[in-house]
Amino acid sequence: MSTYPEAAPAVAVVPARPWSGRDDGPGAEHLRWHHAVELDAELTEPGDLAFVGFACDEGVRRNKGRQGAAQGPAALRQALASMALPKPLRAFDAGDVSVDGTADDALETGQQRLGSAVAHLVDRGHRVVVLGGGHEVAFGTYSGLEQTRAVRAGGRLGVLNLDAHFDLRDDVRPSSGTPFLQMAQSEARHGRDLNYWVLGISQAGNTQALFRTAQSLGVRYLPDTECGVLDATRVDAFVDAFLASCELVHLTIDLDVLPAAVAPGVSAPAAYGVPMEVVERVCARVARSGKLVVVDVAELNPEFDVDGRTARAAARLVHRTATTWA
Ligand SMILES: N=CN[C@@H](CCC(=O)O)C(=O)O
Ligand SMILES: [Mn+2]
Ligand SMILES: [Mn+2]
Repeated sequence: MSTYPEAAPAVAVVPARPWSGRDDGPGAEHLRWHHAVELDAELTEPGDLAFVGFACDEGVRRNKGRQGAAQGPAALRQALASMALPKPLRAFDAGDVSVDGTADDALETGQQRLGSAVAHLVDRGHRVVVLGGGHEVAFGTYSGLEQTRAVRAGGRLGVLNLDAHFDLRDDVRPSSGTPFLQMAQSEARHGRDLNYWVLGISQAGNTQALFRTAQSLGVRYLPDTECGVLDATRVDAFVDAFLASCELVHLTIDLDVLPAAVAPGVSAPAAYGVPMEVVERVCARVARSGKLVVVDVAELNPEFDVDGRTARAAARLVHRTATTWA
């Protein structure tokens, strides 16, 4: 028997805990999310939603941001649990991939582990919702999508990022600032271009070097100044052009796309931001398209939240996407 204590694993899969929340009684008329979530996959079927969390701070730490996003999945579940459902649905909670950032390659291992979970859930027929974690979650999600039957069969993938930032940093180590460059590099290895669109780009939040990288990769984007409530026609046209460009959609929501008043609990709060009604409208339009395969929500940091505001905004976007998902 070893006399040494076992090293804590760098990446652990933490089983989901039962969801709980306000209960007004039995029946469809009183339904809330916590009634709809199962912890046993066998009680759910293809077509049902599936949640998987990515409890990870390491990407934000490497990107010199404010840490705390590892608590995001728990805060998002809690905010969603008591939201009322307009009609019955069922969801499976697969638990969290939890990353211990003190190990050297924990982030990379965690992204791979998340990818395996996403691929398994998508191939089982679930509509998958990934709860981040810093925006490095998006590369984990994408790594899973790459392995799915639909993508391997040649389905054209499109990535729509709702974000103030391009996250195309050319850093030595992967972080929350690099996921879309990593995707582009992965696509290039397969002889393909990444089909990457961003809505909500802040000029002040991205250097000219990042704009140049975006241009060289053919990234399509709408600046935050063109995503106001009076810009619905322009925003809809952008989203429709994106949807026409692909068959399978990875929607990724960085909560710092929202104004700081709505989403203070992120690493880099937005002074300007895209209004909640515009972001929600985009989520619903994408969800209705019939092309959405997976959505991830990134950067929720409960440590910097104000009265659960950011968690509620994130939950509302998940709620709207999930209840509109065709
Ligand atoms: N995921 C975050 N990405 C941003 C953060 C910017 C900031 O911290 O100000 C980025 O790297 O550009
Ligand atoms: Mn961002
Ligand atoms: Mn981001």
